[in-house]
Amino acid sequence: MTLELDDLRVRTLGACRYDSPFAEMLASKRTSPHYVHEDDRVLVDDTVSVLLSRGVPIDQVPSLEAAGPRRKIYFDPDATSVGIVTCGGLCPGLNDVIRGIVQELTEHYHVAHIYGFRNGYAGLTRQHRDRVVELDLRAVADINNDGGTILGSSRGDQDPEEMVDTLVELGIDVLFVIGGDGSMRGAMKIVNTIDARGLDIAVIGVPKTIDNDLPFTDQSFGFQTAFAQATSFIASVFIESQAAENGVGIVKLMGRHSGFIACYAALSINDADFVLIPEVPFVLGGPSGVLRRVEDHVRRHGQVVIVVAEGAGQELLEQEGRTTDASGNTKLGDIGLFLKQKITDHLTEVGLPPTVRYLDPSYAIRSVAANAYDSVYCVRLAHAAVHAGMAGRTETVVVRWRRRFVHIPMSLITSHRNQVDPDGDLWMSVLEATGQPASFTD
Ligand SMILES: Nc1ncnc2c1ncn2[C@@H]1O[C@H](COP(=O)(O)OP(=O)(O)O)[C@@H](O)[C@H]1O
Ligand SMILES: O=P(O)(O)OC[C@H]1O[C@](O)(COP(=O)(O)O)[C@@H](O)[C@@H]1O
Ligand SMILES: [Mg+2]
Repeated sequence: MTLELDDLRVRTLGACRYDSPFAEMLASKRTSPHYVHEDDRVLVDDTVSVLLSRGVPIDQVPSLEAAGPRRKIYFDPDATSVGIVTCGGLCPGLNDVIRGIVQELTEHYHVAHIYGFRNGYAGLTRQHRDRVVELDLRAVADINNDGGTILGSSRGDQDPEEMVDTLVELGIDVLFVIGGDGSMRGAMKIVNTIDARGLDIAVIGVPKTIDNDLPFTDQSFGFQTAFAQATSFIASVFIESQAAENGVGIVKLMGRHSGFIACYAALSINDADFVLIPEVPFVLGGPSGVLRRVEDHVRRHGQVVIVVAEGAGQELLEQEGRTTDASGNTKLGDIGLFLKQKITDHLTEVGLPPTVRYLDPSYAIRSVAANAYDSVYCVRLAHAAVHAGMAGRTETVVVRWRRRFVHIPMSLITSHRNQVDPDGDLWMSVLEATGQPASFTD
């Protein structure tokens, strides 16, 4: 991707005039291997070859603004009101992010009001304005022990004019949007409306997706929890497949366009013989197709386990009548059930009538509470988001990139999708662990 330094600069509402509650603590800090000073920048690239290919001096290579507290801030905390909304599909850690934002704003910045909008962007519409809840320390005390989001979520388009009317009515200065690519597209429309009206409202995004398909972020929060949940389903079908004659275990995992959950879950338990993901097309028939490979495996080992991402092999399914959800996301065909049928038919035909165990854990992997690792990640993202908002950054998303917390312009997070690279290290590890061929072609 062609990236200029200017594409990576985030917007600021104006000069920071107020003292930050962190000013004293920051006074003694210097850039170190473990701390990036607020004036320093984090490199986008981390290989010599890519850096050299940029062909520009070191101070002009693509770099990102470091996240974290500033010595001076834009908003006067005493007079600042804040809104929080969670949108799109659930993801472990949503409550941790809400809690972290509320705690940081309350305990350190002492802002005037924190409002929570109910059920995603719908909660910002005129119709649902009365559902707004005020959030304080007590309201978020132990919400991190639960999955989901205390604010609720939703899909579906809302009118940005109406949503900005709500922000104005409540006197919101900073809106935190915790959501995925769709939410960030919605947030940019809110920003455009704010700009068109000449308002002084910051919009900060915290990227959310269990699919791990958002770019410029090492790994999205909740992803680790989600794939760890998925492993127990793979273990179940493995045990079932071992106990049956011609046992076939199939687990379908979420991953609309990216097979990260399938890859990580399969790698972590190492019981899968085949991993099928959207990024690596496959054919069913022919000597090198999936059916023949599965048959060979069953002949040799008496059983087989297949992990398939929901977005895999969509080109094999009937495309007609494809519909979209309320947010405009394409509804996928069921590759899991399709494979189950095709494998059953094929093995029966070749004289290996199978016992098939098919699991689609679906919501069971994303509705759980975050594990300890993700909780830490969430609270640190929440802190970074609060610092960015109070410093007047807007149209900005906080991410962790190459282990550093940084700011990126919102448009970049929707610029493309993070996908498993069929030529990359991760897919190589999957091929090594499963022993499956690099491709299933005719
Ligand atoms: N292009 C868009 N413009 C404005 N709002 C959008 C857009 N795409 C999605 N949204 C809104 O953002 C919210 C979340 O989007 P969705 O795609 O469901 O989840 P996610 O944010 O997890 O990708 C929904 O209310 C949806 O209508
Ligand atoms: O049934 P729902 O709620 O629409 O969600 C299904 C989709 O949500 C996801 O978990 C993530 O999607 P989002 O990141 O867009 O919320 C996908 O893997 C899955 O296809
Ligand atoms: Mg999405």
